[in-house]
Amino acid sequence: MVRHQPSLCVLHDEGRCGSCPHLDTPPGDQLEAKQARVAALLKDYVPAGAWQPPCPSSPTHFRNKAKMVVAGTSRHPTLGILDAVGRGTDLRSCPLHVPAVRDALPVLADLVTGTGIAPYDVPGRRGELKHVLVTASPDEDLMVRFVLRSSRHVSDLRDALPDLRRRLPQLAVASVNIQPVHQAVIEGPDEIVLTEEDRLLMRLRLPPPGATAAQARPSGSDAPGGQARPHELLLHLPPRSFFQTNTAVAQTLYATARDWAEDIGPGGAAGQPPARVQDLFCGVGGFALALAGPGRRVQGVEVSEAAVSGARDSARLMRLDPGTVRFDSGDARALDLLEGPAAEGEGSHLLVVNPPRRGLGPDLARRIEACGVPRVLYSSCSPASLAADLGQMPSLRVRRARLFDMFPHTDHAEVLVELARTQASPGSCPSPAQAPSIRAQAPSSARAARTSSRRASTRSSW
Ligand SMILES: C[S@@+](CC[C@H](N)C(=O)[O-])C[C@H]1O[C@@H](n2cnc3c(N)ncnc32)[C@H](O)[C@@H]1O
Repeated sequence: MVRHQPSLCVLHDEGRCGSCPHLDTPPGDQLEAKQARVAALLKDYVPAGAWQPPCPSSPTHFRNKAKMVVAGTSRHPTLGILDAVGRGTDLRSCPLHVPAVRDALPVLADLVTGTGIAPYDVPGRRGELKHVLVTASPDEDLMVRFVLRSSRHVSDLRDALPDLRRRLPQLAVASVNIQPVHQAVIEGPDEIVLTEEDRLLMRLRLPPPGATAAQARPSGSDAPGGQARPHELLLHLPPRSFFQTNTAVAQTLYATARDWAEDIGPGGAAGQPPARVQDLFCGVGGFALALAGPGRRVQGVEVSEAAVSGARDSARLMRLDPGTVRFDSGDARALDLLEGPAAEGEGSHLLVVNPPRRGLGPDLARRIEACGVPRVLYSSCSPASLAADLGQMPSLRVRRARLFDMFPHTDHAEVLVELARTQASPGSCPSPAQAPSIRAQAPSSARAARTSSRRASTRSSW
């Protein structure tokens, strides 16, 4: 193989880690190839002229999160991945982690040795410590989570906390997750927080409005348009909540969504801003909070109650009006999006969706097609799912699209598209008086039992 750049990772060179299949390709070539692949996959839905310049990532030190399998012995632990026969490969030197994560990993390996907690041996089904999960905020504060097979060693970790804090002064949140089951799922439902803080503050600095359109680099303090103050998003991240892994690219993603929502182009001209935003699969509220604005009604819907509670705290911290910004826990797939024509003077309605990898699925996509919403921002981490979903929404056409290189050195891509309705939807929508903005589905559905407890919190005439 012809190498185009100095080696970034010895584990890759030695074939011991296959996480970065394109590491040997120069970043610019990788991005060009990814853009071409994604454009080809979406060619039936995204006109060539709709693509905006892709948002690149730094090639190294961009991952804010390490999900390390703990293996080996407590005296000589490995933090990383397992090989084909279940032995640990240590990834402490992985060049993708942000410095705060990279620097914490050796300290956490020492803690394993100091406490003597036996790493879980997958082939032998013995031992206790399964994973160490580390997240770093942009301010370099840390959340560290230990995934244990049982609660047997919780007190040992609690006792080790003062020393850990001494060695990692940036430690904000430490917790234990109990995963008793022998399966590939990383975490279980029970979380025991060991620190007073139970959420990590992710302070995102978005480039000012209009700056994303011309931006060729992910956002940061060097964002163009220096006269405007960067727009800060204060996101509270509890354990067991999703967060985009590449903070710098996520900042540009949220800022681009904000600018497209406002219809801000490179010249800064504003079009019709939405009076109302609904963010489905909202997580801790990145899109919803980036799109909040004076007088605009914003609603986030998310299945994880922990994430919803983080989003609500964020809205408070950002001093957003609880009368106009709200977060509800519920199953977005089990909701009817029965949105009638905008009420007199209400202005337009914007739907934001950012589903997990499997996408919206035909059922939710068809309901979005039928509900009459005039504009949708769809952020997808799976262009193949996005293509399938777009096929179910023929009345909604792609106006703008952009690739965000959230996962460099891999084939994975984040894509944001703006969809605008080009014709009346085939289904008729009840008027707002007949239907709440998000209404529970008819109870005859098979999901009724599964979702009934969640409905109370999402049923709303708000
Ligand atoms: C790709 S993440 C996006 C999170 C958020 N938009 C962000 O930018 O961080 C998908 C989110 O969907 C949530 N989720 C998964 N299934 C869901 C469902 N059926 N209803 C509502 N939320 C769901 C997950 O918990 C996760 O937070």
